Amino acid sequence: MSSAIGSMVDTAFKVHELNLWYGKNQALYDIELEIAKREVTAIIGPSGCGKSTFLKTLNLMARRVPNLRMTGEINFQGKNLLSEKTDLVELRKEIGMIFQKGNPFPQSIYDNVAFGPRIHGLRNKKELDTIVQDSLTKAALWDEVKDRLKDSALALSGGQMQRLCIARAIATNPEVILMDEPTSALDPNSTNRVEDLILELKEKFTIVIVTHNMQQAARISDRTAFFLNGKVIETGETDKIFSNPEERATEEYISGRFG
Ligand SMILES: Nc1ncnc2c1ncn2[C@@H]1O[C@H](COP(=O)(O)OP(=O)(O)OP(=O)(O)O)[C@@H](O)[C@H]1O
Repeated sequence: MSSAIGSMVDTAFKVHELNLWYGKNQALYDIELEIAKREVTAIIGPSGCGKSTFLKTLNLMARRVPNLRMTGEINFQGKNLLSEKTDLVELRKEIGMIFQKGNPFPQSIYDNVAFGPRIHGLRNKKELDTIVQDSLTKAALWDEVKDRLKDSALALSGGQMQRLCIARAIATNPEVILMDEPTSALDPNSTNRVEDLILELKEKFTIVIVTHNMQQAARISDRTAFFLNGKVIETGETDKIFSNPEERATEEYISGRFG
């Protein structure tokens, strides 16, 4: 199987022979994967197959877990993140992350979005105002919150919180946004809004999304990687994976026969 997902133009990540252990338990095996820039890549597979673990390797968040060990290469912006000393603050500026539940800080809407730029030293109020407005606009939230930017972010609805977290992630103008089941806690209406947003965001950002929702993967992703038992079983253009997969396990999973 080729590591390239279909005909790849420009890659954001090249992952090579990535293995990962939690203590003695191996969770990822010889992962070979290229992730295209400015596209949406969906990571699918049954519960426990290593999707979230893989996603968390891409921004080295996995390193926080005690007794975790990784070998191999994750090449990003010309560096192997696993072998070179990586400045995590800088890396997080380039790679934003969205989780299952919107998790805003207990601060105002404004301060949530301004958080990243401030960490990177921006103090100019006018510039911060512009970034906050721009990020909230790109996250399709500005109109709903523009009159209450000083209110607590915790007063927002679940769907609004998730869009706020997206605004917070894009405020540092990252290259990549990682999303771990970003709509699984949302109602259908909020899910649609976030999906529409993802399709808009891919014009500017590389998006990698873990999803259990196969219809979602089919609707919004350009490419899909199917994981099973810690291995990449098949990768390819989403249309092909969903209409004519090469591997039997992929076909069985997407047709709902397990998982
Ligand atoms: N912090 C951890 N410590 C030890 N083992 C872990 C840890 N996190 C995950 N694992 C194990 O690694 C394997 C992969 O888990 P992971 O959460 O990556 O799977 P997943 O495909 O994202 O699952 P789900 O769809 O249920 O979220 C599982 O066997 C899990 O028990």
